[in-house]
Amino acid sequence: MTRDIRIKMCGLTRLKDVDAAADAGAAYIGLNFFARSPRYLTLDAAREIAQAVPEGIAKVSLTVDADNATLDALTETVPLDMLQLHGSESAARVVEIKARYGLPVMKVVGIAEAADLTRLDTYAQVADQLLVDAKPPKGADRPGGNAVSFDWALIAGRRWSLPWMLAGGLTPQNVAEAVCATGARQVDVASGIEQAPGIKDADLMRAFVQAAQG
Ligand SMILES: O=C(O)c1ccccc1N[C@@H]1O[C@H](COP(=O)(O)O)[C@@H](O)[C@H]1O
Repeated sequence: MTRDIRIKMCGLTRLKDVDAAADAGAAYIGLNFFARSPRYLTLDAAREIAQAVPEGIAKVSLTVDADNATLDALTETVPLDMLQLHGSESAARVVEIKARYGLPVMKVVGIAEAADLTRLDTYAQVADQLLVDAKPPKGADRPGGNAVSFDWALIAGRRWSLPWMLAGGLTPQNVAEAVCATGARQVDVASGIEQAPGIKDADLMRAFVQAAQG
């Protein structure tokens, strides 16, 4: 029996990645606007990729503590279905962004230890989805996309009143175990489906979906 797991493939940088993600069965694709990422896209490149995404696959922007001017330009240029906030945006900022852009917001919380879990409850009050990711390692120059996992036992059996995704170091090799350990119904992956930073691999994308869905 297969598992009904929805998959977000994050950090697509080429038009052919869209076809590969759609063929593999992605439910969401992520467009990365964090300048220090190897997956960073200019607005024009992001618009071209977003316009190629088939109906039914949600297009998600990834930003880190973006100001209104940045988000204004982004939402005016790129057709989007959801905003992923991957920085230290406050709960009040989440509320403000939801109201200003009228798009669902997915707030990311980085987890390294049990004490980090309380932030999930805070954001569950205001966000439309939660993304439970690993905290970046010390010295990392980006807050995500570091191919690092956290201890999945920390959230085993935890449920929130809104949809949530598991992220952080997921690969075709470990995603089935991650899903079983956490009960996640949605997962997000960037590095684990790449042949090089920022370069997705169609075979890995297919293998990831097959492993996640069982
Ligand atoms: O992918 C990036 O480069 C990135 C940069 C800044 C913030 C977040 C980023 N990616 C997100 O991080 C998670 C985990 O990535 P990985 O699978 O461990 O590589 C991923 O869900 C992206 O949404």
